[in-house]
Amino acid sequence: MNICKAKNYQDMSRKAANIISAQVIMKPHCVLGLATGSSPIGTYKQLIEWYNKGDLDFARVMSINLDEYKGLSPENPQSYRYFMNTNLFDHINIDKARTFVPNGLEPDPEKACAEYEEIIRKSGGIDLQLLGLGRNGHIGFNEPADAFARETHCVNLTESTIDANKRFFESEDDVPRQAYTMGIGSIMKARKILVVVSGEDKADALKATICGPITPQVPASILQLHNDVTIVADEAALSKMDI
Ligand SMILES: O=P(O)(O)OC[C@H]1O[C@](O)(CO)[C@@H](O)[C@@H]1O
Repeated sequence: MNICKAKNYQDMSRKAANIISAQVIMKPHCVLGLATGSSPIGTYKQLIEWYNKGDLDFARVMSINLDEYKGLSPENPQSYRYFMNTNLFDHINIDKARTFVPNGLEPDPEKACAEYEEIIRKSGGIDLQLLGLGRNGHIGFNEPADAFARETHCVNLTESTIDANKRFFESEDDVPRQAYTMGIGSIMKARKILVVVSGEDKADALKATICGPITPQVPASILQLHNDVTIVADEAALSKMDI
């Protein structure tokens, strides 16, 4: 694992955006695996800034997002499709028809997940997967569990994740209890993985991810087995480690 120490959230975001830019410049028709949550917002802002300066062209890029709340429509401001449109896609020249997020409105989990795996398979594989890290070590919505889930599946969100994400909803009761997420197997197939981590509340999860045993109780710990992972973390997130 390549650990890159950033001073703060802004520095982390710029470093991560540099890595994504390099990917897009080197392979203009690349497949980007994208993430939601507060961790990547600064990275997306930076990419938009460089796009506006004429440094980046997303016309041939395809994107595949990690996850979506089950039951939320693309127009729902809390949906991850809405998040991606407003935080990135609406501001760059990506072809929206080539941006994919699991279909939160598909009530049949088997159908929703099989369709999404087919999209990943047909894409030819994700070149660079961007990830945030949950406070409990989750990646995508792969929550701590007894076994690693391989493919896209439907999950019941844990109390910790519902608590962490309630800030985006009017009340905790409005947070959906289920989501569709790419599995650990789908994530691990990406050619390169980039993880952005900021803040002291992630320090324990980050330490367990990097130094702990590989266990489905800390889903991100599986990344130790991937051969091309870069973690860009700020000083606060690295505060429990000697790095
Ligand atoms: O970046 P945040 O908001 O701390 O969330 C961490 C992770 O949890 C999620 O919100 C759930 O998948 C991801 O989107 C994110 O990468």
